[in-house]
Amino acid sequence: MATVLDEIIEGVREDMLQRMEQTPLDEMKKRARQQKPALDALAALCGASPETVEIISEVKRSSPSKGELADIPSPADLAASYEAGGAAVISVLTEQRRFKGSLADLAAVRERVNIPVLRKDFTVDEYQIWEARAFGADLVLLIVAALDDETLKRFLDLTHQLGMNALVETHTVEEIERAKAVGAKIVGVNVRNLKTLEVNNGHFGELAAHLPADAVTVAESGVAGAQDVAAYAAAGAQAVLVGEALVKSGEPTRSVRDFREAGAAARAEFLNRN
Ligand SMILES: O=C(O)c1ccccc1NCC(=O)[C@H](O)[C@H](O)COP(=O)(O)O
Repeated sequence: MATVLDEIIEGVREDMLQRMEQTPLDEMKKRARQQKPALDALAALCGASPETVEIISEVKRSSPSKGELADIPSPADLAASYEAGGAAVISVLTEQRRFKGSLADLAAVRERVNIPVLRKDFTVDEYQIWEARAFGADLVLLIVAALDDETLKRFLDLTHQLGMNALVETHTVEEIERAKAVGAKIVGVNVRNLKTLEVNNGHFGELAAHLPADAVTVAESGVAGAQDVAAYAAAGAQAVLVGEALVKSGEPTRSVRDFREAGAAARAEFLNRN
């Protein structure tokens, strides 16, 4: 039976084929090469000191699990308010059918902020990586569950060749091992199972010991408040990706600041213990 992830990917492929008709790969490559160099997302996520916990702050209008989340007339304004709160990276969902995102959102955010921007999408074709760069992304998402080993390695290499970084997303120990094998430098654990949509915040802590010591570790999803960021930091997360809680917060700048503070306090305790 097809999983939620399978269904999303089917739509992503259809939409991409339409865009490819309008802008063939060679033209997209040309546009990508005309962009300013990508910003260093790896450095941004490493933070100013080992004690910081960086917040990847997401522009997310809608989701398969929750439906409509927030009316976001200006993704650029929202991203600017995240940046003012100290966000390290802005994540922009560009998938249209389920998340109501777009490449126009990505370009608008890139124009406005001075920090790295993640194109958060379901990358299943090299074309999307060139496209991400052409629209100004500094970082792309590679979901291990959606890619075989050869493709994962090829996409990661292409991402690096284009001067970008990849957030390599895992959900199981086996996927973490696959991420390590291809040399991922930024490894996320999504506590949302993309096949069933079940969310279990404890999952990050269960998998943390398997994460590579030489990569930046990211806890993704499931944050409702600062206490969740603190719990991820206490389990070893160096960065936390937050969507829903930020788009629904009436005070996004303050929320990002609160999340960073809560994360830093817990990270200091984690570093003392380890
Ligand atoms: O958010 C969903 O319902 C979803 C469903 C299927 C595939 C991906 C999905 N979300 C993408 C993400 O990973 C999240 O947007 C991101 O980690 C932030 O999550 P949250 O803070 O829980 O909104």
